[in-house]
Amino acid sequence: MALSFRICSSPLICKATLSNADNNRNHHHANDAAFIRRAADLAEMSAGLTSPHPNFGCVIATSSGKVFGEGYLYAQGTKPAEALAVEAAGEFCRGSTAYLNMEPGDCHGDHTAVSALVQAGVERVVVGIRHPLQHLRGSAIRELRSHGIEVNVLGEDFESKVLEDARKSCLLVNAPLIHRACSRVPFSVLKYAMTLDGKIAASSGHAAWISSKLSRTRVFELRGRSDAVIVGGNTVRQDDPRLTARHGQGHTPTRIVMSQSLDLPEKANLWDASEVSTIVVTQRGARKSFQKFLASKCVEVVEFDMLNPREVMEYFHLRGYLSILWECGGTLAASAISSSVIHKVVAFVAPKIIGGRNAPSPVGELGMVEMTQALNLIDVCYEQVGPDMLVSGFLQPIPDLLPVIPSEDATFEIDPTVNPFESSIIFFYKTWDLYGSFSNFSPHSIRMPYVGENDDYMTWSSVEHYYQANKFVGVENPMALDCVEKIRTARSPEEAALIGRKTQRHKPELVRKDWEDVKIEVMYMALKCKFSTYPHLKSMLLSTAGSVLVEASPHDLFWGGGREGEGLNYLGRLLMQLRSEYMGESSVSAENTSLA
Ligand SMILES: NC(=O)C1=CN([C@@H]2O[C@H](COP(=O)(O)OP(=O)(O)OC[C@H]3O[C@@H](n4cnc5c(N)ncnc54)[C@H](OP(=O)(O)O)[C@@H]3O)[C@@H](O)[C@H]2O)C=CC1
Ligand SMILES: Nc1c(N[C@@H]2O[C@H](COP(=O)(O)O)[C@@H](O)[C@H]2O)[nH]c(=O)[nH]c1=O
Repeated sequence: MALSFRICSSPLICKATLSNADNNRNHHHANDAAFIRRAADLAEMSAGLTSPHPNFGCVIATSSGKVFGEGYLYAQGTKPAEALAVEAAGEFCRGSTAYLNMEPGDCHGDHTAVSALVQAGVERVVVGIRHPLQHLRGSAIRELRSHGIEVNVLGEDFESKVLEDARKSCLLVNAPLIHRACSRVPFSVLKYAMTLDGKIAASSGHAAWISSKLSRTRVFELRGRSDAVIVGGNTVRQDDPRLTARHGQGHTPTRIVMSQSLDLPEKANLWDASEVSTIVVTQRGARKSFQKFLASKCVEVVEFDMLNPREVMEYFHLRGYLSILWECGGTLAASAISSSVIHKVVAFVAPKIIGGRNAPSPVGELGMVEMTQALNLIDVCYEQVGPDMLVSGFLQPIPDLLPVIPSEDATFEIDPTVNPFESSIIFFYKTWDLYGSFSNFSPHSIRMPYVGENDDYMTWSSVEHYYQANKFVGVENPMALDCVEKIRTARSPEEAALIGRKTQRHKPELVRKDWEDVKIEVMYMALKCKFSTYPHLKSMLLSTAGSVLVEASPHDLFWGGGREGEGLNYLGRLLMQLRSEYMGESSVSAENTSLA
């Protein structure tokens, strides 16, 4: 635009040039937005089937609006959306644009999605949102760009109202995964059916059927998209529900019953676990005899010291559940809303009136006394379903994608009251941070021989001392040996790092030839030694289960996460690897104990 101003002599012509450019840009934005929304719709087609994988859709088109191919990920382990769309478009891919609702999550060395686009000759890729998981975020985009493909990410490379709406549809499709990445509880939807006078059952407790058959089919679909459906003990007593997805497709969610008393009937549809599993969560010590009875029916019972919705949701988050549908009555619904675990509400309103002073309503006591305290839903949608009205909206916004790794300056400015446990990414960097002991500079000495040698164990004041010294080990040069000793006796990890880095930069001939090949292994051995030597560090590492660990170094793009998540975060990765090894060991030893 600036260019057109400079080359124009007449202001009138300038105006015309500008508005043409604007028109052009708006036209492109409209096309981009429409195709991204289409990609999101395609992704939506397999919602529930791909879990815990995200939902991916891909459209291959020209920027002028001609579609050549489409695809979506059908289920975990099947062909990626991008590969399917490329197959459908065939030779028309060359020079085309690929629209993806989300950045591909090429991981574990699988680059099928990116390779398909690169090999097909796609010229431009428009991405709705980056991958929500920090360790995958940005890597496919970088990879595509490294092959000379133009990649535009909505909200980053260009913004407009129409593109923002398209981006929102991408956030919606993968809301459960985004929640998983940003919080410690699964994405929870509270669903209920009520009469026009706000009752979910008659005064007698009779509740079948308030909503129409068409609405109930929608409920089956909702169940099919959820990892679990949850009800309270009283709904089991009153309704004897089945909670299955009976629309003929999709997967069947686990059924969860929350009951403090375990005063539940012996005969109940939910105890038939032959096709769908049921988990009962209860207060520790509740009715042991009934727990035994449930176990005999293959119903799993999980006891909690404090049975409340937040504890229960955190537990299922750790078990890998991404999305939960709450189909309980008002008592548990109120408790769940108060605990801030409900993100979305889906209400079917039937044009019926039942009356009754004691007839239950969808949400029980929230302790609010003034209408100004009412919770306002956001992004509300209204839809007629047969005779009913479906009203849905969010109690909590879908979190925007993960916060970028704070820069060093920003780290100091971060609110000290922020509880890192609220986030599923744990950043560590400075040794005085909450998780500062994960840093290589933490003052935990280790006893290790040089890598590749089994004798001559010696004490290294920190992992950093050991790591830096290993750069020069085995090099037949007295200066290298001298450097190792200088690093080993350095008075602080900072000093050790300074000597190691300086020597590496100024005297590269002193660095062992295989350093690039062995440095990860060196670091891993040192970390393993450190966490095995100090049991409290091991416990701290295990306490982070379920969280992504990121070394928030803004400078080190290999060991750290970088300023904006562009770093490879190898230190965080190694710690997560170590953590999963320890977790494997503890589950094996738990199994052995229970077998014994
Ligand atoms: N129209 C609709 O959409 C629906 C209607 N209904 C109707 O609602 C009525 C039941 O409502 P309601 O009694 O509210 O049933 P709930 O499903 O809310 O069950 C409440 C029970 O949940 C258990 N519970 C466990 N932990 C907690 C906790 N922290 N906070 C609260 N409850 C907890 C307790 O079970 P325990 O007592 O076993 O310890 C409690 O009695 C029935 O008539 C049913 O037909 C129910 C669901 C949907
Ligand atoms: N009454 C009512 C609902 N009630 C919910 O559905 C459960 C019964 O599920 P199932 O046994 O699988 O058919 C019941 O326990 C309660 O959670 N849902 C609705 O969509 N509309 C209705 O009118």
